[in-house]
Amino acid sequence: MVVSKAWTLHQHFQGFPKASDFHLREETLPQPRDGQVLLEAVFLSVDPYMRPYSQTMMKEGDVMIGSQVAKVIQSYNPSFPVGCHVVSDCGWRSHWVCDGAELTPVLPDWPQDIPLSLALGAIGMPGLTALYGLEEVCEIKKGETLLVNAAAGAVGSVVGQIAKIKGCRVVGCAGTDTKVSYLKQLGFDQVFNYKTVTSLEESLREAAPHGYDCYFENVGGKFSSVVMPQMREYGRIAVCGSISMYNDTTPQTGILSTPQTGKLSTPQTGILSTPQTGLLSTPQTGPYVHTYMIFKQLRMEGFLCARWKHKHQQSLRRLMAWMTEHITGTGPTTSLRGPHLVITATVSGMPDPVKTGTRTHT
Ligand SMILES: NC(=O)C1=CN([C@@H]2O[C@H](COP(=O)(O)OP(=O)(O)OC[C@H]3O[C@@H](n4cnc5c(N)ncnc54)[C@H](OP(=O)(O)O)[C@@H]3O)[C@@H](O)[C@H]2O)C=CC1
Ligand SMILES: CCCCC/C=C\CC(=O)/C=C/C=C/C=C/[C@@H](O)CCCC(=O)O
Repeated sequence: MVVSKAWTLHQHFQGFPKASDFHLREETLPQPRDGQVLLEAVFLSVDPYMRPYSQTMMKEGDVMIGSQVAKVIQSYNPSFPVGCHVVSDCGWRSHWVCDGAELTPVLPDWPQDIPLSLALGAIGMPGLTALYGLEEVCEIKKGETLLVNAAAGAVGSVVGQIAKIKGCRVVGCAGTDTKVSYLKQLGFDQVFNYKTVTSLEESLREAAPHGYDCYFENVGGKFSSVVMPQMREYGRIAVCGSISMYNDTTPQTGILSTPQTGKLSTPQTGILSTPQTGLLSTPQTGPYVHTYMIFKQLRMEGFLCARWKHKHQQSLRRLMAWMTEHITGTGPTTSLRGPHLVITATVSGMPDPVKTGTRTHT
């Protein structure tokens, strides 16, 4: 009999998650039956989607959602022999009993010198998200200029590197100088700290005076409003995430009516006016993107990585090939590197990265 440790959502998050929102409990697992396996967590991931998804998919007391790399330590399923590694969506738990239907084996022949934790990062869901956003949504082409925000994150760092591999010019924004240096090491062409620049608008313009063909959107909110005027004609925007909004307790956009007034609430500054055209020159409630979408003939598309599930295996192999080329030095100078990780020692430490805002695998 195995006793598993599991982190539950003690109470729904209000604003930024805090330690008291989580509760660590023990659960006694059943003996695995025919067709089942017993898993032991090796790496757990903390991802931004947990914040909004917990609100809609979870009730208080549920085990925190999430993926993990796990090792099979007992097996009654020949497809998953003892000692093999799998990716499981069983949440923040140390052990779990399940059947193979819910498991994805890590790529066969995973090289020894590539950390298995990357199956939750550059060679996992975040890497796939980067690849699909660039290829399927942006349809990015050689020679184009790409902007990506949250650029040092699990998704953003892979976005920039794949775009470099494809021969694009890459501009990235990040929130610390250390991240800025890291992104320069990865081969990004222009990087700046969006928290310390005097003007985001000017920094974006200096980084790409002719504008952006593609915008990989991870942040949302005001950032996005500032980028729109700098998109080039026929530009494409892949709306991957809006992390700046996930902890909001009141909406950032002013498009919600209040029951009291029935009118639009919290007016915003008019961000669509231009001195040249006078178009929409009065302050707006917004942001409104329509004018830019129409006159620049932009395409903006939200997406979820799972849409291309049928391509996951071949896409993971492509990501691994880029990664291996980097390790062996046989690939292009900008072949893929994994993002840096913060390591914690035990399952008991899981909420720490949520509190500190760092991404952690354990
Ligand atoms: N559509 C899909 O299928 C998927 C979407 N996503 C989305 O992709 C985005 C990136 O995810 P991922 O790379 O895993 O995240 P990470 O946890 O690796 O990185 C997140 C980074 O976002 C930045 N950030 C956090 N809060 C804010 C804020 N208020 N304003 C601006 N930047 C902020 C921080 O970097 P900094 O210090 O630079 O500000 C932070 O380190 C998220 O929006 C996520 O929801 C992820 C996976 C799948
Ligand atoms: C203002 C609210 C916006 C809500 C958008 C929320 C999140 C976007 C996002 O980050 C989505 C991520 C989805 C990740 C899903 C992961 C798991 O289901 C595993 C998927 C497995 C796979 O497809 O490979």
